[in-house]
Amino acid sequence: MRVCVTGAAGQIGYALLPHICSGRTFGPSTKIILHLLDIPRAQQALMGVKMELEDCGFDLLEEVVVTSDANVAFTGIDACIMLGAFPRGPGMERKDLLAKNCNIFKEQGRLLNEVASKNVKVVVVGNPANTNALVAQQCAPSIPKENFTALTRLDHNRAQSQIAMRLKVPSSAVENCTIWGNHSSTQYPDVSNSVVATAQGKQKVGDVIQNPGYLHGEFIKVVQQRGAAIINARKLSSAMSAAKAISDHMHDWVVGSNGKTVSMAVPSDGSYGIEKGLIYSFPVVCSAGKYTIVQNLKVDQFSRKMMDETMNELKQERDTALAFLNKDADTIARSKL
Ligand SMILES: NC(=O)c1ccc[n+]([C@@H]2O[C@H](COP(=O)([O-])OP(=O)(O)OC[C@H]3O[C@@H](n4cnc5c(N)ncnc54)[C@H](O)[C@@H]3O)[C@@H](O)[C@H]2O)c1
Ligand SMILES: O=C(O)C[C@H](O)C(=O)O
Repeated sequence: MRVCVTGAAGQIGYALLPHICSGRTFGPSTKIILHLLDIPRAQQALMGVKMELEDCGFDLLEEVVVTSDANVAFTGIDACIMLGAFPRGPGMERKDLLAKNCNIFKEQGRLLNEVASKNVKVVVVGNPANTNALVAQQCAPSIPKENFTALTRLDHNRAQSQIAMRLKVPSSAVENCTIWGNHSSTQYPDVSNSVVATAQGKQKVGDVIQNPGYLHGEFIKVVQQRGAAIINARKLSSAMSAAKAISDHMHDWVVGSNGKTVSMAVPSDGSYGIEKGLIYSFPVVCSAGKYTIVQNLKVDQFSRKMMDETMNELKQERDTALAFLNKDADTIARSKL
């Protein structure tokens, strides 16, 4: 597999590459050719990363291409992990990055369209991830729309771990958490369909915790604000946990989720009344390289309100991003007059 990582010289890149090269991400027998892209001034650091990869001696790693040319980086790739963007700092919301990052995804979407494999699977991580994925998708009309996804698996893992820590069970004992909507502070972490493996068998999380005030209040806030809490503590955004989540996302999409429900931000097909086309996080199961949105989950009034609120934020982000794109198109058209 040819796997491109953009922004590979950054902090997530450094934490992610060992997952990819050790077989954790794409399976233990999939040989990997890495295409590492970063901007010109990061090339020296990227060469250092390449040297370290060589020193690791990963059996699955066949070749490492290091470049600042997106044309080279995207040629013939089967998977694209898009980290390359400005991260947010203290006091910023992820959508504050839209103006800065929209242009990167526009240009890179256009190039993916031209030179990547037509089956390339894309996960956008750079924030605001959902809307950046939409921008790249819109600029890559020859690649199937469903191949563009954004990362909400980190939020999913955070939600699962919060419940597990409260119940003093391993994280893997908690199943069917869902992140609905945007990778932002409006996201809706929902455990109304979650179960936990106990000595008595699988029980509903709501029955074991029996504290709706916590599940509708503090739990949701902690997950929504976890990224900001990490920035405040580290003065840098999450990287180790983001890398693990990216690996989980790609693993499940390519290799299969083994019947498990996981969260992925994918183009809405109108399921659950979510406006078609938005890159919205849904509960999905994956097999044979495809994801399917889980249908017929019960949505109560509380959930409906939360799901709509995060959808409305995504609609606003989309409109702002499309206005940027159209403004650019106008400027280009005017400059040709
Ligand atoms: N969706 C999520 O769950 C999630 C989680 C953590 C971080 N993030 C986001 O991921 C992104 C990367 O985070 P990081 O901590 O690795 O940041 P970082 O600043 O350490 O690394 C980003 C890298 O991208 C490079 N870059 C910038 N513009 C580029 C371009 N046009 N082409 C290629 N490379 C480019 C930079 O040179 C840098 O090396 C940020 O936007 C961050 O907010 C998302
Ligand atoms: O919060 C951020 O900006 C980084 C990342 O999106 C996260 O959720 O940790």
